[in-house]
Amino acid sequence: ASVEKDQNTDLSGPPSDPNPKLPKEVSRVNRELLELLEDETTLSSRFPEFSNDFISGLVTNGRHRAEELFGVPLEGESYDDVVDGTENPDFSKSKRDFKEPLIVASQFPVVENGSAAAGLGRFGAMMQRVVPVSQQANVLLDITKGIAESEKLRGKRQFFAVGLRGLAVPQFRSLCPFPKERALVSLADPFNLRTLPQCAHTKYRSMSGFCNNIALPNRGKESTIYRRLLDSNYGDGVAEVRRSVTGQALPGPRLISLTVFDGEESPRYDMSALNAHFGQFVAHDMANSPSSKTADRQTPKCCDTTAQPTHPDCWPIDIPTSDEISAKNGRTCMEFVRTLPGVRPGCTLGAREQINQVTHFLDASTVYGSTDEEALALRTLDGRGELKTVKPIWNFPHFTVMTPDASGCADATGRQCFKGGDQRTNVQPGLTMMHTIWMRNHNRLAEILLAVNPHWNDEQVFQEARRLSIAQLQHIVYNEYIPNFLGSLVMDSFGLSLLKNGRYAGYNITAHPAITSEFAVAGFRLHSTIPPVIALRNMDNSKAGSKLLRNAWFQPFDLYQGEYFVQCTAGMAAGALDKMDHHFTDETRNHLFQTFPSQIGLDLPAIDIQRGRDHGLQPWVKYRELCQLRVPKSFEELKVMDVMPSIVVDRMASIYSSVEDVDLFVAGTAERHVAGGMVGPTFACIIGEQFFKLKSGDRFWYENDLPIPSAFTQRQIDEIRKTSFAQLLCTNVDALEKIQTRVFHAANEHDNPLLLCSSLPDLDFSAWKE
Ligand code: HEM
Ligand SMILES: [Ca+2]
Repeated sequence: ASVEKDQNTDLSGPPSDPNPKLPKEVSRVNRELLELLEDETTLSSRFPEFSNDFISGLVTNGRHRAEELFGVPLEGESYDDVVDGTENPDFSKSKRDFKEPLIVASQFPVVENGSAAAGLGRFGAMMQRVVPVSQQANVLLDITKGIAESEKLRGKRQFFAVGLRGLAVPQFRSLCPFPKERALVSLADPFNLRTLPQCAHTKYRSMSGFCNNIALPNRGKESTIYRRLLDSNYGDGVAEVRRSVTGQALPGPRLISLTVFDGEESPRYDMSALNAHFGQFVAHDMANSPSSKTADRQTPKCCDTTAQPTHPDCWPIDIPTSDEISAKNGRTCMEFVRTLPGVRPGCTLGAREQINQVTHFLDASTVYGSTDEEALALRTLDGRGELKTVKPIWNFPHFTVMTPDASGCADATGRQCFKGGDQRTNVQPGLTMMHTIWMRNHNRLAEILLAVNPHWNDEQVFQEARRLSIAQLQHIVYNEYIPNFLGSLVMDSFGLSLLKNGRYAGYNITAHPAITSEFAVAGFRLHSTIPPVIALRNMDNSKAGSKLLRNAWFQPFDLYQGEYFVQCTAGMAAGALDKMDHHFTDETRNHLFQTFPSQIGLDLPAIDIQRGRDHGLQPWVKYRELCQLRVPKSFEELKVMDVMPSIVVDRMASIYSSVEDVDLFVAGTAERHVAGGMVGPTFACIIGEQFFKLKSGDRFWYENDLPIPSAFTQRQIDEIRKTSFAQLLCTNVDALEKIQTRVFHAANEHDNPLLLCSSLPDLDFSAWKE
């Protein structure tokens, strides 16, 4: 398929708007500030129609349950205790034996080892540290449901769950892992030297993201909840699946995937496959939604209809009778488990929210992990400041791979999977390549920085190399990667373009850096762009083989061979990306995480749709409205608007009762692209908003101009600006001889020729001499 003419630039605002912001965002910020200042009210004063007895009954039940879960209330863990530069106490290691009675009491069936569903469970494996957070969340959800299900609320539940938000249950305050937000320093003058909290004096980010924001230190920390662009939409206003505007059930995700999406090929020969592999790596830096598990942290089996009771977070996906592929392979239901619920700051009541168990910031948490423990397990701690590696036998002295993961993932010859900073490191070899390259970049920088500063100790070398590598990652993402997807117009209108010189003065302590559910669960799931194969190339550009993804899930073992490593890098730079549209490769739509000898796997777009409902996303039209895009009233009008191919509209109309029901992921994926970009305007808006917050809300943003030690010197920033991904690949992939300058674009002789690696200059590290 040829590349379609890019059109449709009805994104709001002139490109040169000096202060680009979504209008609703402004009011949202104000509302958040108000919430900060507001005193806690009690349930009965906010909702006078409820009797005190009714409410105290619920609260007593909730407290009873909380006591069962948590034992005696926690002590000495008030907000003030945690702002002196240390991180939040680790609840999972506290003396109490946390148990979820409902889950512990029951024996649930679990998925078979080595099945596709087990692969998905592994992708969303649950860290021990989020267990107590989700238990607390479940108690609060029970109370919220109890109130919302009462007779008095019939008809206005949706409103109610929103109204409850911000209401704390005072009895639970001491249990809350994320206390109510109260600004610790003046928001108007945050960097006043007299009031700076201790953690603002450190030059380096914490591993968890804690205290990146010195006024509200839990913002962007791992294990906190996703932010929302719009309030949640659940069928019961609290946690159940969204319903059609007709009141009926929505069409099932697999039916939608089979009907609206198809398996036609649509490569983009002008863009490289590296966009997908690097993109996945970047996505995993910002989001990891843990899926719910059994008490012993196994993945529950949701398609077992004989099991009683079923796991409360089971949301299996229906297989329609029209599904020939599933029928042929004897599949009648697809496994799906909901994301673990999380708590709002202050553990207030309200509708279900979801946990992100990695740092929200773009901070290479994929390389270093999201807690001190994870980082320590990866470090050499031997004075070199490096990350652990293994050196397979190959004739290039610097050829290393990540340290093996002893968790049991290995091939028949005993070669093990790899241990990176993220639990998804081994999902597919292209991603494992990215992890390895960034691990090597850290070690290369550590070696150089130690040579420049021989007096540095292990901690200093490690932190300096980490800090510089993160800066390079940020630079590559904003300079080379997202502009391809958003186009220069959207880049500018969201204030995403980098400065050519000088420093960024836009740091905003009230900009909430957390990832939005809209971004993690729809807008940045660029799953339609995934090409079907991992292709290999030799240095003379001849093909060296390729592997379908269905044969490569969780099999990174080829990386132990040096030739594979360089061939795969060259292959990703030379191979085509897929177009973002309603065509999905069969590898993800029918064969996700398929294992031998099974002929079928999961359906990624179907899972994406179900995940959107799980997180309570609003339908697509609501985000069109938020983004000030034209909102269709009917499928007919949508067809006339011509913002997506009419065949997609026909297909949607054949299964959805109303255009107002269409899921964000479905229509967002199919929209025609913004000018100069590779995604439609709704996703561009969601992605643009997010990357703006990741920059303006990150105290450690590499271009920042702040009067604290975290800032780079001007000379260092100027050096970081010389980073390109081509150069980074050249310096970290032994035996890579040449590559195109703009690696995310296809090489061509006219304006993106293959260049010798030796012609790409490295940074001048003397700027780091102390
Ligand atoms: C071979 C390539 C890829 C595979 C196999 C893959 C697979 C998956 C799977 C299985 C999930 C979790 C689904 C769920 O349970 O909800 C997921 C989530 C996600 N993917 Fe991908 N993906 C790939 C590439 C990409 C790319 C190219 C991007 C974007 C540039 C991306 C962005 C995301 C995001 C943002 C999430 C959400 C993470 C979370 O909330 O935990 N993925 N992907
Ligand atoms: Ca991160």
